[in-house]
Amino acid sequence: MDRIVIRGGAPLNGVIPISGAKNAALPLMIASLLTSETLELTNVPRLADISSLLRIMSNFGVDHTIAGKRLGENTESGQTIRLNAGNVVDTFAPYELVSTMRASFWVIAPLLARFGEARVSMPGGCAIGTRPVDLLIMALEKLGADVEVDGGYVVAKAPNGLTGGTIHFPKVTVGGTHVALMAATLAKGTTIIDNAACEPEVTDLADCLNKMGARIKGAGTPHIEIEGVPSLHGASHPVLPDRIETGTYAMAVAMTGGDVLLQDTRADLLQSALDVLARTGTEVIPVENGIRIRREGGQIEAVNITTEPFPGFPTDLQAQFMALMTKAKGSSTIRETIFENRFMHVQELARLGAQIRLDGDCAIVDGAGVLKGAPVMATDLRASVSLVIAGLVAEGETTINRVYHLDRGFEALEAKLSRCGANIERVRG
Ligand SMILES: CC(=O)N[C@H]1[C@@H](OP(=O)(O)OP(=O)(O)OC[C@H]2O[C@@H](n3ccc(=O)[nH]c3=O)[C@H](O)[C@@H]2O)O[C@H](CO)[C@@H](O)[C@@H]1O
Ligand SMILES: C=C(OP(=O)(O)O)C(=O)O
Repeated sequence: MDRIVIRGGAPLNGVIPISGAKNAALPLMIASLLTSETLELTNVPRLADISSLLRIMSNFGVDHTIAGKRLGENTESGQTIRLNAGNVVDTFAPYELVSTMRASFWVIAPLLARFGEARVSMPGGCAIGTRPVDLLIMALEKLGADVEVDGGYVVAKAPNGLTGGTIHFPKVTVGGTHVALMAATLAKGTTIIDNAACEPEVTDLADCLNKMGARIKGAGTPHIEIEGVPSLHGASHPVLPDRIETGTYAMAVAMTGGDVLLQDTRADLLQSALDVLARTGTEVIPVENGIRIRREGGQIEAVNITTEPFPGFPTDLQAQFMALMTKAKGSSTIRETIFENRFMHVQELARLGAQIRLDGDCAIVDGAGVLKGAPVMATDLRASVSLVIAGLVAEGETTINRVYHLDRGFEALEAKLSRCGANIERVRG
């Protein structure tokens, strides 16, 4: 199995192009199931999760073409994927295909809305908590679906089509909001989603659905209204920049010191995380078409954070921020409120010498310690990249095993970092 080897100590200087967002591209690709016409998506990142979803879509009979150059061949990094669900032959999504990631479960919504039935395995994804799908099922039931869970599969039926209704989410759920949006676009009448997720990826999905002929108002706020339409048509849509990849490289630069332009991204997608970064003593300078991150000398200041739904500090940047805090002056408290088991990186950071204590939903990080390279391995995507950030400053060699997690969510990670001066390589095997 491949591994990433890092020799720590080099500052980062240069330009890092930010890819399209994995967590936007996945629901957008799934939305292609809502129409028999072609949906063209540009700026799609090259990631294992994208390939896994394409396999699931092909299994339904969705045709696709991929075009675009690889990072390094020219300045364009994104690929263009055209999906056509004009000849869907199956509405069954098997365990082997769905269990590798969370988002694949969301196919249940467009399949049900357009074909009146779907049988989809319970999802997989990062091992960061129990991650039930009860609220997604509730949303479909509110739109008139008959849903049963049988042998690890969710079987949903609406032979006469879905009907608009009011969906109140008792807690904010990104996946639940994606599912409710997609299902409601083809439901008869009006649907209200209350306490909807406000994440930029939800807004991106709603924007694309509106281009396809949907009638959605209020996306990006907790109150969304959808007027159902009988059918949707083809469209072309660019995937928004990856705010988690942006924040990850921003934290890497804060950690190593240096001066890096994060290109093709937007500060408003992660303002709360950038505000926190500024409080650590890192310069955050929004520029045209990107964000410049600079820290030349000086201490990293300790800052306390709490993860929250958007626009709060994202849970998907919690592990990376913890890595940064292992080198801060003083102690910082990191509270995780979204997932009950998202501290799996703590014991691996400890192998590198980090001093972190767990207390319920808080991790207390004592900074300013010396990190020393070691073999490490993580069980989820963002935890894996937190080990990369720590490895960039650890003395000696850090080897990160199980890199398939990184390949799920970070396009050309080694290329992007090594071009800015990091001593990082992938060892195949
Ligand atoms: C592919 C993708 O976009 N994944 C993101 C998505 O995951 P995902 O959509 O799975 O996360 P949710 O927002 O749904 O989960 C938020 C919380 O709600 C709970 N919950 C959710 C659904 C449900 O039916 N019942 C329930 O109790 C979850 O266990 C969790 O505690 O949003 C998360 C929160 O920003 C991110 O960390 C993930 O990277
Ligand atoms: C948790 C993540 O992904 P998934 O929801 O697919 O597990 C993530 O992108 O950080």
